[in-house]
Amino acid sequence: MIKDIGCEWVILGHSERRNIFKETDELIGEKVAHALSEGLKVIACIGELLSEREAGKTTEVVSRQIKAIADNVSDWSKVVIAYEPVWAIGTGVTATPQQAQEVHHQLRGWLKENVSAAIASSTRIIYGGSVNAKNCQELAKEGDVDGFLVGGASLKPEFVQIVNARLKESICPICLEEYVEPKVLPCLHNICKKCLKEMLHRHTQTFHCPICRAVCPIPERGVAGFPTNDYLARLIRESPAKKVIQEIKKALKECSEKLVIVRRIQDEARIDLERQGEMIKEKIHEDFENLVDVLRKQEEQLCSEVDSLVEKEEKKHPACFLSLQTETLLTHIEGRIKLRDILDIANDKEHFMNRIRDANVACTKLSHLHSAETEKPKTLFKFIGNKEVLQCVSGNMFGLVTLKGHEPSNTLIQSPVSENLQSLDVLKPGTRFHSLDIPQPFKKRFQPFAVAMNDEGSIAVSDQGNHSVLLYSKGGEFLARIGGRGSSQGSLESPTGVTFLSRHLIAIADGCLFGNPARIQAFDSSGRFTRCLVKLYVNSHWFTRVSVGNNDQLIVTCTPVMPGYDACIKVFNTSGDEVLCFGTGLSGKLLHPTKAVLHNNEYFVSDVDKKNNRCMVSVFDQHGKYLRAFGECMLKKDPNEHAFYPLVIALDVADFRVLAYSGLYRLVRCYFPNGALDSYYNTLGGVTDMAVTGDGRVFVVCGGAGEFPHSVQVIFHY
Ligand SMILES: O=C(CO)COP(=O)(O)O
Repeated sequence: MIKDIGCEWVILGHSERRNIFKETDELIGEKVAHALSEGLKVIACIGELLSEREAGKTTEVVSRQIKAIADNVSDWSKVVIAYEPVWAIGTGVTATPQQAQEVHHQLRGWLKENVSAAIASSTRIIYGGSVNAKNCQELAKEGDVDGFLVGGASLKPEFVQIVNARLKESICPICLEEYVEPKVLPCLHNICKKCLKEMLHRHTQTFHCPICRAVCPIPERGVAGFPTNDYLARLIRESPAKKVIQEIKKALKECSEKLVIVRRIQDEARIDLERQGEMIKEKIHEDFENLVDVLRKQEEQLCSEVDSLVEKEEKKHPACFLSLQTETLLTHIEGRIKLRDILDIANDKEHFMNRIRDANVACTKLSHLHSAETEKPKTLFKFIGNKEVLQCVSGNMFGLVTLKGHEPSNTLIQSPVSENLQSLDVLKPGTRFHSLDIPQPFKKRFQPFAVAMNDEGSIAVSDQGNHSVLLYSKGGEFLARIGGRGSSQGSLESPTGVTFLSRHLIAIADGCLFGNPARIQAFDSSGRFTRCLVKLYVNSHWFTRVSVGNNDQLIVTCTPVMPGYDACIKVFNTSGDEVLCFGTGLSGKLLHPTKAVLHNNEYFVSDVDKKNNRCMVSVFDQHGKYLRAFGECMLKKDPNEHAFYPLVIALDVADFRVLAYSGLYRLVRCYFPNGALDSYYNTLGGVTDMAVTGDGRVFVVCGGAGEFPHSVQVIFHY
């Protein structure tokens, strides 16, 4: 195997083999014989341990070792002896030149005595053991040190100096380069011809030897008059070290040439990689630009379709806004345009365009559905008794009401007035309804979903169209807009539920549009973001309405958005931990819960059973155990009727009543907590949330459909 890979020399008897692998003198002798018989040349190592040196046994040990080798050698031209004192190998400790010389001398003596004088003088005895650039010169000067076996230093650049150790005599003391035609001075020092010529240039008769300062006369023929040291010149020419150096230089040159090639290839590969990276980035950029264009165009188209739809229906039914179920419309459109699909979209614009077309078809279907649905409402206001109407606010119908048979004054509501309206004696022609003013920039897109009021009467309305919550004072004065579109902290993507916490904090639930998990954020009364209260880490549910429980706990209605999850009510503490989740058990399983409120440690949940066309209020205890249901009513009269009006509830804390709104009958029923009906009031259609002030005087209705779509109605003194 050694020969197969082109090796000519083997090192045998190295201290590690002797002392770690416990190879005996005999085994080493056998190995020497075998290597030589196979035509390999042998560097045979010998050397004593530190303990042996200290015990004065060096000569005895190395003599025994060399004998075991010599017994197996017939051709000494193929053997080199290496003296390697074990204590000096790889330790940094070197034998002094004298110590090395002493043992080398003894070994040469042993060979002379036991083999022959000729073999003793021709066999190279080399030294190994921490040879380096610093000690090589001195060691090389010793007469019996014929060379070195170098370990660690052979891996360093100083190796060249070790190789050159014997070459010192071949260096000109003036230019410090190898002699070129060395000239001998009368004092017997050598100087190369070139240097001598330069020196003589400055002198005429004599000059001083630059090494010993001896006065040297200048021959008549000048430099040519000094004899050339032919012996030294030949020594340099034929020096084996010089050959080694030349080989090393050649190998170094080849290496550096190869290195240049490798570097060039690496550079090219890097440039190519960077270029490819740039190209990919450009492509991504281009694709996204295109995609944004496509999305922009589709956004414009969808918006203008929605605008014209609204305008068309508005013309058809001037007073009674189109019952455009924006929530359903949004769900349809968003169901088709999911942001998480954006990469698919980028890859497959065709597919994306089809999805957009689907969304358009859905829009058209919805428009048909809504036009079929907008039959004239029979009742506008049908309040009983002496309940006082406080306010009525609508996007384009602020302020005034006109009654049948009376001429409008100022800007009037043109509505299909109920025959029963006269019974409401506070309503006079031209009665001004103080309104919650929807500020102009938000009017067009205003799309309320939920409403909340605090003890002081401040009103907060979640507005999905403007991605915000609008905040009003008790007197209806606009205070602040909270949020603004986005999924970063303090922004709102699709604000759904809203509720007031203690210390003037407002908690706003954000749905899970575009694949962002639902969250609830807190804002202060000036609309500044305070902190994130609740965050789902899995996009499992959409948070809809929220209310506040004991100790500022949040009661959140959760609609599943992922298969495998059920509708439920979750309760979170102020640290955002889920402390309760209920409504998923067999008994009292919630199907489409709309809102939950806590009263006297009981959770009241308005729920919709679409399959059986009914809605009801389900009651659970504080641990989420189902207790009872009440207030059951139909969802729609006719199963063919498309629209359904889910139930929503509110809590009148002052009077301990649960107020439940039924859209089908446009009724607000007031229940005792045990489920017994207290009283009821006719009101508007299309209510999606309501709230009662702390003092029980007013409740606010937030409509997305019905007689006054996209409006906030403060209806009556309760
Ligand atoms: O064992 C040696 C060479 O075989 C000597 O190694 P060092 O030169 O590293 O001491």
